[in-house]
Amino acid sequence: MRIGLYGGTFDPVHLAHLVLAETCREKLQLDQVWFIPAYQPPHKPGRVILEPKHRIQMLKLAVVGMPCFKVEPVEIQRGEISYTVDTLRQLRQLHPQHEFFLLMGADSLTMLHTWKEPQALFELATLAVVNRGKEPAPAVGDLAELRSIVGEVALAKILHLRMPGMDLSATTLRENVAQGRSIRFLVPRAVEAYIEANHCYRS
Ligand SMILES: Nc1ncnc2c1ncn2[C@@H]1O[C@H](COP(=O)(O)OP(=O)(O)OP(=O)(O)O)[C@@H](O)[C@H]1O
Ligand SMILES: O=C(O)c1ccc[n+]([C@@H]2O[C@H](COP(=O)([O-])O)[C@@H](O)[C@H]2O)c1
Repeated sequence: MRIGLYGGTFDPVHLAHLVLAETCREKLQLDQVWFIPAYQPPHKPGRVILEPKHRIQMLKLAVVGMPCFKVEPVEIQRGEISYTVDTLRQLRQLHPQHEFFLLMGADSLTMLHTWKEPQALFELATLAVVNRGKEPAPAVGDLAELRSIVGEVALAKILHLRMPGMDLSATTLRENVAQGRSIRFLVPRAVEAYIEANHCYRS
């Protein structure tokens, strides 16, 4: 099967995450998209992150009715800093029959040179990058450091996809909840209800 691997903190999952996943599913003809919540995202040290059980539960609620969207808790189970290269190696070993696509927003691509073993990421999966907000694809200059590590040939293999630009981040959602503002229509209704019922993100 063709599988999209979509890692994130998902604190909480929001509609732009789902639109990104659906855009990739459709345009790359993926059989499944696996949402992989990070236990400890490498670039957010010291950030207070909601307990994994809540982030997983919200993801599960968000994908109800989409049988091709799954929640893959492999990074939560590892319980260490969630390096994507480790996850790709583990999933490739567990599922050698699948073809993997690593899905991410454009902001992640511009930071990829700072990730663990960027070169190996390109060997383990096909990268698919989607615009974040209305920004065009990252400019050539933005990827200079990545190019110097992985080379031009690897960069040329990146698939660039477009989704409707959504100016939405989990940070804004958490702030809205903390300040008593509405998040209606920014997350699935069931996720909003979960946040309310469990008093998540209250200041
Ligand atoms: N609005 C968006 N449009 C496109 N991609 C997005 C958007 N929000 C998040 N992503 C992508 O989803 C992935 C996971 O993002 P993450 O879970 O960190 O969400 P976030 O909204 O950026 O969170 P936070 O605000 O807490 O940093 C990243 O690859 C990121 O680029
Ligand atoms: O492997 C790395 O070095 C690495 C560095 C930064 C981020 N990531 C992954 O990228 C995904 C999105 O990260 P974030 O911080 O935007 O939620 C998430 O799955 C992280 O584990 C991975």
